[in-house]
Amino acid sequence: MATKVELFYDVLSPYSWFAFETLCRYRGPWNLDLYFRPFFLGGLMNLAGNKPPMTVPNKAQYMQHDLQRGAEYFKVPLRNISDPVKTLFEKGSLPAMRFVTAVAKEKPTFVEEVSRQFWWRLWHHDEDITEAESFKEVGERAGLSKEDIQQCLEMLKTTAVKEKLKKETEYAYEKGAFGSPYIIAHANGEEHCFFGSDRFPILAMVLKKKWIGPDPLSPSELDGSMTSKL
Ligand SMILES: N[C@@H](CCC(=O)N[C@@H](CS)C(=O)NCC(=O)O)C(=O)O
Repeated sequence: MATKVELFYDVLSPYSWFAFETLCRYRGPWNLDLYFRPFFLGGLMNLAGNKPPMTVPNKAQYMQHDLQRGAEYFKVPLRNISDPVKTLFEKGSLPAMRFVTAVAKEKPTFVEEVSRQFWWRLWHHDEDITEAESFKEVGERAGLSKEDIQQCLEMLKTTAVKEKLKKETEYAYEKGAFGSPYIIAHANGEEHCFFGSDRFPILAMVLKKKWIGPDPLSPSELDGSMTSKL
């Protein structure tokens, strides 16, 4: 039987990109029933009384290096952005996450690729993710039709979409989330919650699966599990 795993994420979060791609790669090998649950990290931070790591100078400096190491390790094409203050704090991700939420309502099979394209746009190309034109490009790259993109653009201003994103964020908070990514794995009749992209060996232990590094189809000798079966 497939294992239900829920991934709560915001595309503003670079660590969430690592977790997202890793879970997508393990979907087959671990027989995961993977649920994408887009939420709004800014709202979650407020609910949880947390603050973004980038606001702590030493953490911000650490992250600059850690994200580059993470990109190499996870084989995710993430690059540091040129103006983090403007991009992460002034512009933020609310409209983008509303767009993802609209896609989740209207064209749920496209949520995965739309989310990925937002990460590519922000965390590889260092491009805007707040304007309607940006959403159009993301939608096109993800394979949505022009009509669907237009519908999602109209929907992102509706109360239904705003409320849905708010509810998802509140739900994540109620489940103990305080940052992104947040993973809930359903196994042995329990919910197992994880924060971060660095918990996969422990998730594997809980699921009684084999962790062979971030890319199970092409494991590295350095992951130490070359001879093991999944
Ligand atoms: N150690 C985690 C860090 C993840 C992380 O820092 N996520 C940020 C968003 S990019 C966050 O929500 N942080 C909240 C916190 O650190 O309390 C990992 O490697 O994935």
